[in-house]
Amino acid sequence: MIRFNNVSKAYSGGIIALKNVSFTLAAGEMAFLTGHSGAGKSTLLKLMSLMETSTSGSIHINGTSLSDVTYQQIPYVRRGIGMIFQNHNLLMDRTVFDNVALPLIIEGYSHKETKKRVEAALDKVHLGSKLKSFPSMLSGGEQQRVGIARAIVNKPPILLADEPTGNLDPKLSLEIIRLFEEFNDMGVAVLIATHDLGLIARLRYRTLTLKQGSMINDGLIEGMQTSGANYV
Ligand SMILES: Nc1ncnc2c1ncn2[C@@H]1O[C@H](COP(=O)(O)OP(=O)(O)OP(=O)(O)O)[C@@H](O)[C@H]1O
Repeated sequence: MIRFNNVSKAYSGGIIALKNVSFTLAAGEMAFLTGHSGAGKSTLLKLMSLMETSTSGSIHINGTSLSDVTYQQIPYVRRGIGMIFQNHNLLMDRTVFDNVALPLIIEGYSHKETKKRVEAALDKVHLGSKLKSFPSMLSGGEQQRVGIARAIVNKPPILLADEPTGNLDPKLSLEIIRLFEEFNDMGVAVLIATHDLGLIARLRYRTLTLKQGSMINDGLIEGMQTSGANYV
C-alpha cells in the first residue's frame, strides 16, 4: 500500500529533510507519524502525494512506483490518496456541499452521482444537516470534518493527515481521530502526522518517529509521557 525503501530528500539549498527512511504501511493499517518541528513529517507526506520528489530511494503507493509516474499520471496517483490538512484548506466562499463536491467535479462526475456521494460523505462525518452552510458558519471541529469528507468523497484507499487536530481541543481532537478509526475499520489505510504526544499515548497505535530526517522508532511507544516533548 505505502512502501518507502531507503528514501532521502534534499531540498535545494542543501537541507536534508529525510535520510534513508524505510517503512511499510499495509492496506487497512493505521499509524501515527511524529517528531519535532522540522523532523521531516510534512516532507514525507508531500513525497507520497507527489508534491515533492525524492532525491534517492524508492516509494510505492498502491502498487505504483512513484519514480515511474509521468507528469500526466500524477492526478491518477493522487486519486488514491485523501489528504487532510491542519487548516483544512476549505474555500470560504463556497458551501459545505460545494467544498466536498470539488474533487468529483474535477473528475467529471455527473450531478446526480456527485450529489449522492457528497451526501454520503457528509453523513459519514456527521454533518448531513450542514450541506448549505458556509465554512465560516461552522466550528473548528466541524470545518475539519468537512475537510475529511472532501478527502474521502472519492473513496481513496489511503488517508494522509498533516496535523489534523492541531487547532482543536483534546475532546474535539479525539472525535476527529475516532472518525479516522471508522474509515480505518472500513479498510482505509490511515497515516496521521501529529505533534500531539498525549493523543499518541492514549490511543496506542503504531508510531513512526522522525528525528532530523531519520526514522528513529517504528512501533508502539512504551511509557511515553503525556505532556511535554519526549521524542527521544
Ligand atoms: N520547500 C523547502 N525548501 C527548503 N527546505 C525545506 C522545504 N520544506 C521543508 N524544508 C526543510 O526541511 C526540513 C523538514 O521540514 P518538514 O516541513 O518536513 O518538517 P516537519 O516535521 O513537518 O515540521 P513541522 O512539524 O514544523 O511542520 C526542515 O529543516 C525544513 O526547514
